[in-house]
Amino acid sequence: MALPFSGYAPKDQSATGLTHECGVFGAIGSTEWPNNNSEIAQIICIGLEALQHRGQESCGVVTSEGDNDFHIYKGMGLVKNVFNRDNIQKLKGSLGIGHTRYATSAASAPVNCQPFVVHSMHGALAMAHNGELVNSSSLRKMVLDRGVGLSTHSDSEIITQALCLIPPEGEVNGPDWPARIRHLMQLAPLSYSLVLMLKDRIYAVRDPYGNRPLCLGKILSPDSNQRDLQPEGWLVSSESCAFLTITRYVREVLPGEIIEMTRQGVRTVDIVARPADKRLAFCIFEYVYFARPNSVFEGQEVYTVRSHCGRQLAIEHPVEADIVGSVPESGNAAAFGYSKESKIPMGELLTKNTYVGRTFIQPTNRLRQLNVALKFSPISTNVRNKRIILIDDSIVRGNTIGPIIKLLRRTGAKEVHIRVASPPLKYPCYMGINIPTREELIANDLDSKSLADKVGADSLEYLSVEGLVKAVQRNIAKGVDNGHCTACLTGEYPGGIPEELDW
Ligand SMILES: O=P(O)(O)OC[C@H]1O[C@H](OP(=O)(O)OP(=O)(O)O)[C@H](O)[C@@H]1O
Ligand SMILES: NC(=O)CC[C@H](N)C(=O)O
Ligand code: SF4
Ligand SMILES: [Mg+2]
Repeated sequence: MALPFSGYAPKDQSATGLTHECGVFGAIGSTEWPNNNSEIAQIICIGLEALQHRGQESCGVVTSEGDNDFHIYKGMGLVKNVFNRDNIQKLKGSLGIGHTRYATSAASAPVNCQPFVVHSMHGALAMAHNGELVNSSSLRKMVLDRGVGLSTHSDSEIITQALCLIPPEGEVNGPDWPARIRHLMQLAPLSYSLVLMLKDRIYAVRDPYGNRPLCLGKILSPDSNQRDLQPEGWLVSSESCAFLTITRYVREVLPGEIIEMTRQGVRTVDIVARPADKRLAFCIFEYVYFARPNSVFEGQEVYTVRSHCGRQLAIEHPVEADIVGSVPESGNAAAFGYSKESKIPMGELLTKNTYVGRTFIQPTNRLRQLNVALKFSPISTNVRNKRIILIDDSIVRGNTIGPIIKLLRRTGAKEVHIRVASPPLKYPCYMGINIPTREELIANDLDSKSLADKVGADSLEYLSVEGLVKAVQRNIAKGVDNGHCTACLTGEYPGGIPEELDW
């Protein structure tokens, strides 16, 4: 099966984990208009920093003062490196949108930085996208067939161009943006969470499968403690962790929902249905690994779900030991749950050096180990002479766990039992996550027993798919429609088998 637009960058053999998706953020003020200061841009930059874990390759902000002369600033790198007082001050306006990117389609290069801005016959349009279009090749062809030129290989640019198309039912009194968005949603089933900005409004859109997250927030007056006061503005964000102090979580954008945000407030314009035979497919890996632990999806905090995964893991795979610990950071909550359920005390086994990011050293085995040793240091008080249960949220290529076990053994661990708070990853994702090829996924090569032998663990066990789904669904209110994508674990793709979807 050919992957669209893959292979731009050489494979990073020293990589660990799943590479993240993107973060989108939008803000609109409801007080003074036009507002020619840069407070909205500052709120967006703070929001993007809180979403930085979702993408670190590039970022950008586009603002509007209520007209079609958008202010745009984008660049490669982290939010704190791209934005400074000078360039933020130029981003004046009463509304704006922002993006932080991890590339899935098209290279990680300045030309593909988002938000994308196009000038349609009805004014400027800015767009930021989290996700990946499963049928981007046929959509690209459709757009090109209409005589439109594209300037990048990005699937997100196709979205902006498709929005410039007049919908099939035509337009009578100027542009009908909701109809254009509906048309796009019919053309592109998944996956996307979008923020679109016109001169005086923002649209927040989530695909009908609800594959990628998106939620609404509001801006409160900093001087007021009264929560029911009229908000000073509205926000939209990939995750609720981006709402801080003067901003507050309101609710999730529903699967298929189109929300219009104006100076007057927010309203649902439409909810586009998915095909009757298809289930909701919110990405289960948001719970396992991607999202910040304090984010809220489907009415539950991610931390709680992760700790239930740990509890379930203890039920499915108990083992006698002296101490339970985690591979920081995203294994922490599951270790807490495992410890609670097993009644084996929890302790810090490894401390993580926060300043070590991705390293670009040669990926030989020796250097990979050095890399892990630089990232994690064992705490010998908790490790020496102990029978250890070490919890990680996921094993992807298997680059992390082996060198960590060696470190623990060298520090005097008596036994090391690995427990993984998600099932074996076996299939690629085509919905906005860069999962390595099947060959690179260690679970396709080795079962848990062989992997334990290879990495030098006394035992190694994964959470079952049923156990993960149970942990995710246990606190979702009864009667609330929900459904989760588990395609990378089961090979069951929410929109159908890949070939049907033009993959
Ligand atoms: O099997 P591998 O390919 O080595 O990848 C698995 C590891 O990668 C991720 O951690 P990462 O260090 O990326 O981030 P974290 O700090 O959020 O846990 C994940 O939590 C695992 O620990
Ligand atoms: N990770 C993402 O959500 C990426 C969005 C889009 N597909 C891009 O590559 O820019
Ligand atoms: S395939 Fe896996 S990573 Fe991709 S959307 Fe589905 S659950 Fe998420
Ligand atoms: Mg980790």
